[in-house]
Amino acid sequence: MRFSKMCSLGNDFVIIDAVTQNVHLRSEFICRLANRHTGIGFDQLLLLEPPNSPELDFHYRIFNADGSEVFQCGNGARCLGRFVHLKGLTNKKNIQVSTKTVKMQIHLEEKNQICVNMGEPDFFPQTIPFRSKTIKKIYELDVAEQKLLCGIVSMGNPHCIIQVEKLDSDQIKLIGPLLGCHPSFPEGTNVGFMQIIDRKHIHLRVYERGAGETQACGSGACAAVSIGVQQDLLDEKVHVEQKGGNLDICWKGTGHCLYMTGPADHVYDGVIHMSFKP
Ligand SMILES: N[C@@H](CCC[C@H](N)C(=O)O)C(=O)O
Repeated sequence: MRFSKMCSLGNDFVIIDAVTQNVHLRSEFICRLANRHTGIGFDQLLLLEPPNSPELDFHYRIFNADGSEVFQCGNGARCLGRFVHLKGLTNKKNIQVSTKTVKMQIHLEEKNQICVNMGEPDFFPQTIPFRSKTIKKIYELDVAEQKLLCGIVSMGNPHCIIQVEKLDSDQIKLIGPLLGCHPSFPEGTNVGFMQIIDRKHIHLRVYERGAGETQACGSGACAAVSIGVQQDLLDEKVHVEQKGGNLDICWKGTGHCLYMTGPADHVYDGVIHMSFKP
């Protein structure tokens, strides 16, 4: 089975083409492949599939390093856009893709930049999913004997955003996993720690569901900016700095789609032998 290793701002992926290959992957197998010592190593595995409706070019499935299947991956969408071109699966510069929960338009720009229309952020508790009877801009959650103020949003996957004075590794290591499996989130959540530098510039670290802290998270950057705009802390165009590099996010507010722009890189191609038992 052929695969490509790709990365976007240090968030790394294995992409497998299930359009031209016959592929069946079990969750335990994905988890083993994700092992950085005895497998290939990646934060997410993306499975490219044929479109399930005529207006789309491709469908894709997303698996976290722990083998769990999820339904949004922003950095992955940009890598997917680069991948389908590299492999000659399309020559379109505007590519329409879907996951189980979202449709996205991927636009290949100049100089390795890729812009993705991520759709509109969704703050409704039921769609996130988040256990709350009312919709609020700020929720208070009890974690590690602290009351944390959080913004909560779905970008097709759940995100909980905490605004912090400074990014503190100890706090991220403690709060990330606890909030990630807080009982208010029946499907778990990604946890973003956002330091606002000014209205156009934030620093962000994300403790991802199913993968731990990553070098960068695309949907996390979109989520943080949408929460910042919703709370009138940020302007509509925001530069997001993460450990692995930078993204530009643009969201004009309710009724508008959110756009994410950044790079996507091909690292190498390989073959997984089906006898592989790590
Ligand atoms: N790194 C991704 C998000 C991947 C999925 C996430 N861990 C989840 O479980 O929802 C991105 O760039 O968006």
